[in-house]
Amino acid sequence: MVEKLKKHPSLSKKNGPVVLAIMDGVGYGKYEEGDAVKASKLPNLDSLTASCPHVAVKAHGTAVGLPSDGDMGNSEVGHNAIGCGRVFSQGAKLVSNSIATGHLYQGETWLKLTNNVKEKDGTLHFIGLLSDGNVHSHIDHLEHMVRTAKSNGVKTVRIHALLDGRDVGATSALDYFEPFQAFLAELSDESFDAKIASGGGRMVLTMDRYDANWDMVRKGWETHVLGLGQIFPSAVDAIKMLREETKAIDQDIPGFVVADEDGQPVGTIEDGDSVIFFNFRGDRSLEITKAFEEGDSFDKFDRVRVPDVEYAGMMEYDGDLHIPAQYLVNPPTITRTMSEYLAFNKVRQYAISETQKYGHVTYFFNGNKSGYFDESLETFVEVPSDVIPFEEKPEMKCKEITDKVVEAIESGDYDFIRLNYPNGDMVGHTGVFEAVKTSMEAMDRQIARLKEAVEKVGGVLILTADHGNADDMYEHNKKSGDVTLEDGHPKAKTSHSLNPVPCIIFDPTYNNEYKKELKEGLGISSITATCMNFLGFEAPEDYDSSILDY
Ligand SMILES: O=C(O)[C@@H](CO)OP(=O)(O)O
Ligand SMILES: [Mn+2]
Ligand SMILES: [Mn+2]
Repeated sequence: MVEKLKKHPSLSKKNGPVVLAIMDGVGYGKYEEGDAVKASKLPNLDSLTASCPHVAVKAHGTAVGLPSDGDMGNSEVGHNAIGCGRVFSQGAKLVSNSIATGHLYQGETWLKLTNNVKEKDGTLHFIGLLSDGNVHSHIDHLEHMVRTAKSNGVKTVRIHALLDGRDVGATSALDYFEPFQAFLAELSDESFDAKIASGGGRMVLTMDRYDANWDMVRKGWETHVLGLGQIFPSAVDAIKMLREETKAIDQDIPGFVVADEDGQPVGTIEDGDSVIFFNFRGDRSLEITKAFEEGDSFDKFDRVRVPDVEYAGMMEYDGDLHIPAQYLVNPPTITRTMSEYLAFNKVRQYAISETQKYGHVTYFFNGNKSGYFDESLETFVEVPSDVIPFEEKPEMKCKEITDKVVEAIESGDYDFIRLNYPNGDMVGHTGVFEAVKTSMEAMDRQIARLKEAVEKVGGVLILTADHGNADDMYEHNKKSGDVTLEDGHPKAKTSHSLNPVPCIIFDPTYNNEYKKELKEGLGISSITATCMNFLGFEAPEDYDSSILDY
């Protein structure tokens, strides 16, 4: 339960709204080479930085609830932290703990799913992202579950493995698939049979999010469940041949089905089977989960047949809608978020992004809950994203988002406006350096419009990010710091970075209410208290310190 917020002793609410702009994937680079933020012409961001209080804030590792400081940040943990003002142990850590303590295997869901296949002589399927990226999943979790399934008496296991290349090296799939395939072969014997049955790139099938492109989920269903698609003798063969054929990087490798000598798929999903979707992060798990769980009302694509299976997710993916019905590990209990406090205190809120990041400023921001706290006070706006490779239109929808934000600022209807610019991140993930520059420059032009609108009404603009990405576009040797070369060119890096991110405060009616020097050494969870202060409130006592020194 939330309570009434105390009035701030020295800051009072301004005439205009507090506008929080999250520049997704825009950090302060560590290396000059490959820093597409630095390489871009960003006159507006530069002039704000030169004239306004600003500080670097941490956005990775333990500062956002990840297991170690070697873990890069991501949108889920970043928006959770900014939305709730505190740091919780996140999915990656909770699943590892649950496996280490054995809780996962003692829970009702694991027992039900494994007993189901034992009783019905069915197959236990695992679907998910095969890497150690630790953003959506971790290969160690899968390996441990497969081993345990064997020791629990499960006879047949099939893996439907998606190639990552977005949270790990862009073309690193075989580093995971080869040893994993060997591990399954070694574990298999007269009483146990485990194989990879299907797969494909994570941006091609199964892992769509926010209803952006259900066709990806249809492809996933056809590949994993129905066993339809191009067939190969093994997943490793499929990856090698499809790479040759398409020249695609891992995340874009087409779907494939593994078949036996007779051309029969080795692992379609049938009545009496059990299915575990082993990703712990929810955004890209919700759609495929709905395809498995929903009855006849499902209308996103023709499933052809819906096997009667026991289905479970690694975690509960949506805490409002309670999806999935069965899951293996309890999610972090993120309560008393800023939105809940603000709604309770009658603060009018507006949240906007384009489809690809829409759930980031609503669902992730509100602790993985998709609903409103008080619909009469909250407005959520989604600008439809294009369904094309983002390097083809790197400006994405930053202009359209800004059009709406400017309208919202000028309307006087909102006290707190939050938005996400996807550019640095979505284009950053493509690895195309020049496109990232175009993308950053397009976003910079919109920042000028935000600034102007905020100035006109006497509001405050806080510019920050959830984690880095565009600031680190080349692979570097971890020890020497040298750029990694491939065919004589820098090897593109497609994943997030470990870098800190900016927090810039544009406060055109500043009147010495706080020191111009912002507090150093804090993380993005401190943005929350900062926003509350600008709204005239003291943050709740257990929220992380504000960046303002007053
Ligand atoms: O695209 C995604 O799913 C992740 C990377 O795995 O990026 P972000 O956390 O920025 O959403
Ligand atoms: Mn992000
Ligand atoms: Mn990203």
